[in-house]
Amino acid sequence: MTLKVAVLGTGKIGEALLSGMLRAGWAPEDLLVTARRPERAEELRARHGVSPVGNAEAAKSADILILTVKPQDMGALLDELAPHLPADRLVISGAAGIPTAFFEDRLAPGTPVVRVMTNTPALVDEAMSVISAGTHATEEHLAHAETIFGGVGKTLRVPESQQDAATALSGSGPAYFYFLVEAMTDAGILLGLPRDKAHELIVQAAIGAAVMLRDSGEHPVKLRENVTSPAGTTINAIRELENHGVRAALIAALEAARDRSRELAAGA
Ligand SMILES: NC(=O)C1=CN([C@@H]2O[C@H](COP(=O)(O)OP(=O)(O)OC[C@H]3O[C@@H](n4cnc5c(N)ncnc54)[C@H](OP(=O)(O)O)[C@@H]3O)[C@@H](O)[C@H]2O)C=CC1
Ligand SMILES: O=C(O)[C@@H]1CCC=N1
Repeated sequence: MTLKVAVLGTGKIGEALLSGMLRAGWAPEDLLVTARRPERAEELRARHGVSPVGNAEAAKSADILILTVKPQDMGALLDELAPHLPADRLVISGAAGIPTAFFEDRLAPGTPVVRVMTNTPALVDEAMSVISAGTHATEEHLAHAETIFGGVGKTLRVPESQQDAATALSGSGPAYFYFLVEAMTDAGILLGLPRDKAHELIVQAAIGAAVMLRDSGEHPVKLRENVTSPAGTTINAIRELENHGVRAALIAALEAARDRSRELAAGA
């Protein structure tokens, strides 16, 4: 029997996942979406050929519900769903910070909950999705989450205690790389390059470095040493990065993201 999957709160992440499921071969008639605004619901129908429904309808008809509203909106969504949701449905949360216990406390006793932290490269099937089981989630439930999120990239199981750290690394991770590209493109401007050329050079350097990190099997230190010639150009840049505390700044930045993920649980 084909499972029906509903994406509830289909914004940026929900739509990325939806489009990935369609690319992976899910039939539009097996996918339901919900949105808060009617114009958004119509946009999703027009773009993807899926059926927008209300949250209560999704709770009644879907076997798997993927909740992709903002953490701050999750409590209200669960209040809406709880009266309609049988305990045998799998609930997958895509929200930052919110623990599986938050869902278990608000849904029918025994409801299986899986927590997933994905990221926006789901749009190009290069997501990293980090998956943890709640109290009642079985191997079969985790496998369902892996099938869905595996369609848009890699998946990794972690204990739920590591989810806030994973959110800081891979959930938010793409933003750090975009920030670096933006800053290095500005450096290109300072060095006299036209912006479009500076952008192209840095983006290709990023892609080349990313593929080597993934495929060469070499440690990042070795890859960096291979670029860093004695008395050459690269070591001058590395000295400046160290002088400006970039390594410490990155450690502090990711720690702050981890802390914010913890706070989101308290604010939900
Ligand atoms: N953006 C990212 O890179 C990542 C985000 N996440 C997590 O994914 C979740 C979504 O983030 P993102 O996609 O960026 O946010 P968006 O705001 O783009 O998406 C959330 C959507 O939920 C809708 N919504 C809110 N309440 C309801 C409701 N009761 N019923 C139906 N729809 C509702 C919103 O409607 P409206 O348009 O009216 O506001 C919005 O379209 C968050 O929990 C975030 O922590 C996880 C990993 C990465
Ligand atoms: O910034 C955020 O809260 C979300 C979660 C991870 C990435 N974006």
